[in-house]
Amino acid sequence: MPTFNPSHFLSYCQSLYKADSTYDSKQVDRLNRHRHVEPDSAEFLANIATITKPNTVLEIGTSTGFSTLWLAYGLRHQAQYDFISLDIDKSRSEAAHQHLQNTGLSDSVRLIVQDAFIFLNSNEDVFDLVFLDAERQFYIDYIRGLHNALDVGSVLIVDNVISHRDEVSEFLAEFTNDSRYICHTLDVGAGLFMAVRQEH
Ligand SMILES: C[S@@+](CC[C@H](N)C(=O)[O-])C[C@H]1O[C@@H](n2cnc3c(N)ncnc32)[C@H](O)[C@@H]1O
Repeated sequence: MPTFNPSHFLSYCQSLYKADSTYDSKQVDRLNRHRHVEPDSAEFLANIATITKPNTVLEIGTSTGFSTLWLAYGLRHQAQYDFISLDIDKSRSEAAHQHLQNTGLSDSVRLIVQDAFIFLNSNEDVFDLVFLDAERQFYIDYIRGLHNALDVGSVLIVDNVISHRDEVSEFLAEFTNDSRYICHTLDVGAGLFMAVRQEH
């Protein structure tokens, strides 16, 4: 397995994004696309991970691992952490594993193939950083599980909140109208929502 090398990582991610964007452009069915976060958002996630030094990280929606790679990149100087990335699709999770291996980051992440709803409803852990990037129509079902997975200082980031504002407005209101959180929408990539838990 290759060891991590920053310049190899950066060129690998560039090539992966390009190849998967070309693949996506040929898919008629949206669900067959890999739908990576925008490169700007990926870098932002890495920066948040580096700044906040989370001990526990949950990503919902691995796809083939573009955002996973960048979260792992942002975490790489930390001695200890637990990073779980979930996807319902086994073949995508396997592709993500390959990309993590190719960049020397496969030990940084636990890839789990599971429905996010099932995971969240049986989860008893608190995560310092949660990144949500799956099927927006189901986000509303995740609310209880997400509140339980967050505590004071935890950060929730959600992608596509400007590009698909109408699809996530009801879900986001559950956080913006909850006085335990301070929330912002950031004009980064397709729009990132950030909720920081301030009260138990
Ligand atoms: C937009 S893509 C994620 C892109 C990824 N974050 C990236 O930047 O590379 C959404 C992913 O969510 C996964 N997904 C959809 N519904 C899910 C569910 N109920 N539980 C877990 N994963 C799910 C899909 O299989 C898909 O790979």
